[in-house]
This record gives sequence, C-alpha cells and structure tokens, in this order.
Amino acid sequence: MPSESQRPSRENRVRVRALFDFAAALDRYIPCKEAGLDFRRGDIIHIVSQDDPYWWQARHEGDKQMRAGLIPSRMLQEKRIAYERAHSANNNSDQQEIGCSPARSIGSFKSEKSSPTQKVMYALAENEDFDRQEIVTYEEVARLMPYPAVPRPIVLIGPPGVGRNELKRRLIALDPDKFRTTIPYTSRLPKPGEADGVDYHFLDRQQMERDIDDGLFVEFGEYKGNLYGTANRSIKEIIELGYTCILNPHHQALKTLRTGEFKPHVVYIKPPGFNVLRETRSAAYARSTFDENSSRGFTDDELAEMIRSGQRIELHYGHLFDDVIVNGDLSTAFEQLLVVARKLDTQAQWVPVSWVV
Ligand SMILES: Nc1ncnc2c1ncn2[C@@H]1O[C@H](COP(=O)(O)OP(=O)(O)OP(=O)(O)O)[C@@H](O)[C@H]1O
Repeated sequence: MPSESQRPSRENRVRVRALFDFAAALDRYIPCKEAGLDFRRGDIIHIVSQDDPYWWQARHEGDKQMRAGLIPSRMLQEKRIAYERAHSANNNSDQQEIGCSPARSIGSFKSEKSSPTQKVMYALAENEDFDRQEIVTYEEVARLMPYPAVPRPIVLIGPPGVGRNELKRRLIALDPDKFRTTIPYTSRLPKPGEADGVDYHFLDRQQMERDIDDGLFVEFGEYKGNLYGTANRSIKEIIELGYTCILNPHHQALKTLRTGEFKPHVVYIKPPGFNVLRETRSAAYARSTFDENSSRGFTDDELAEMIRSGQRIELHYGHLFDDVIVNGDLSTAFEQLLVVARKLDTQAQWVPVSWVV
C-alpha cells in the first residue's frame, strides 16, 4: 500500500462496484493468496493503487482498517475471462469461468413461459447472445446525493409472477402523491369505456413503429397483433413533476433504462425458496399470471419455473441490481421496499460515475 506521504493521485480516489465475486484462495494467478482482498458482486471497493497493470491494491469502502489487499485489475480480469471463454468454447466444455457470470447453460428464453399480462416480447435469443459477449469486471462509481426535485425512478425487476405488480400497486396506493407509474402506449383500438391517456395512450400502428425505430420507447413488444410499449417521455414527465416513478419492465429493458438520463435505482424482487413460495401464494389465494384470465392459482410447475427464471435473471443481470428483496411474506417485502424508497430520499447512493460528472 502506498505510504501516506505519497502524493494522492487520481487513482487512489477511485471507487468501483465489483461486478463479479472474487475469492483470493481460489485464484490460481494471484502472486500471494494471503495478500488478496475477497469481495462479492455488488461490493463498493476503494482502489488504492493501480500501479501494477495486473494486480490493483484495494480495500472495501468504509473499511477503517488500513490494510489494502490485492485484487485483479480490470485488464487482467478481462483477459482471463476472454481466454477462458475462448478456451471453453474450443473444448466445448462446461467449466465455470473464474469470477464472472457465465452465460452458458441458459436455455432459450423463448421457451420461458411469459406472463400474458407482461404484453412485451423481445428478440430474446438475440439479446441473450449479445449478453454472452459482455465481460463485466468493475464499474467506476461516485456518490449521488438525493435531489428531491428530481426523484430517481425505482425499477422492479424479477421473474414473471413474482409480485412486482402487487408491490408497485401497494406503493402507489400508499402514497399516490409520491409514487406514480407510466401509462403504456398501444397500437390497439380503445375498448368501450377506455379513455386515451387514462388506461393507455392510443397511437396508430405506423406512428408507434416510427417512434420505436426512433428509440423513443424504453421497452416495447407485440401481444396478440398489437404493439404495447413504455415511452421514454412518460418516465421523464413523471420525474419532472417530482414523483418517484415506479416501473416493472422486462429485465432486458435495463439496457435502455439504466442510463444517466433516468438514473434508476434497480431492485430485484427475488422469489423465496419453493416451499415458502407455495405456502405464501396459496395462503393469499394468489392469481397465476401465467393464466390469461387470472382464474386460478399458480401450479407447482409455474412456481418452479418462477424460481428458475429468477436464477437466470440473477446470472445475467445481477451486477445491475442495487437492492434485492425476497418476496416471501408480502408485508415484509413491502416494508423493505419502503425502506429502499426512503433511503433514496435521504442518503447518497453509489451510481455509475458518468451519472454524476
Ligand atoms: N408475497 C406474496 N404473497 C402472496 N401472494 C403474492 C405475493 N406477492 C404477490 N402475490 C400475488 O401473486 C400474484 C401475482 O403477482 P403480480 O401480478 O404482482 O406478479 P408480477 O410479478 O407483476 O407478474 P407479471 O410480471 O407476470 O405480470 C397476485 O395475485 C399477487 O397478489
């Protein structure tokens, strides 16, 4: 570790969010295992020195202990993941990569049962291929102070049926002067009793397709021959009016949503273990979102699929989660969500550095 007398450089003010797990004892390249600093995906790490191209010196943010430890540099981590991917692709092996979320063993998401209420479909296989190429290592972060006039959206991510709608609905019902959600756009014709700008914004199909091409939608999809989507401007309007926008998009929308423009706080709603999932849903007479008419409860297969689908989302998108809430007991999960919302109003948060400068 550099001595205190050394001139502080830009490097030793750098904070990063680790996007992978690191355990020095399991690392075959580290020069000295005892000098390693273990971390988990999501930890905020203070980089003390980047002098060595392969092994940075770092400590956990807020750790008052002076000892810094070795962590793989971004370059080293990228190189070895790229090497191991190429190597395992050549060998057609099923080996786990060191410290990075591997994207293999993932069945096509096309086969995933999607909720009829989601009304959003993606070019899923294509997108998962894109994710597969991404090598995630560290994300440089900085503190963002709460700015009440421009509240950050809260984005609930999770597998179909886990309860994101329920949590969003409760939040808005609890405090409609604080929380709001967007009104979706659709190319379908209004049904009797539906008003434009209340249930949906109705748009003709050509216009909606043009807007989609122009990148004006954070997510969109087709359901039963009609387009549905969430427009960027709907989110911006809610933010500009000073409300906390609550969104529960498909997880792939994180790619377009997680930008400095929206500065979202991403909360993963995780299904509990199978037994708790089954007990809580059956005790509450929960309606299956896999059933178009919501006329029955979840089957065991659907609950198991919810857990599997959640695991896949965690594997691919876990590095983008700011908080994780297990939705077992509903009131506990809701309380935790309220704590997250209050935290955003009162405490500085670590966000990608580009959102702050
Ligand atoms: N913790 C819970 N305990 C019991 N029932 C729950 C819990 N969370 C949600 N539910 C119920 O489960 C059902 C599905 O929830 P919800 O519609 O919110 O899922 P969702 O995640 O929005 O699904 P989708 O993304 O497929 O629309 C609803 O009947 C809801 O009331």
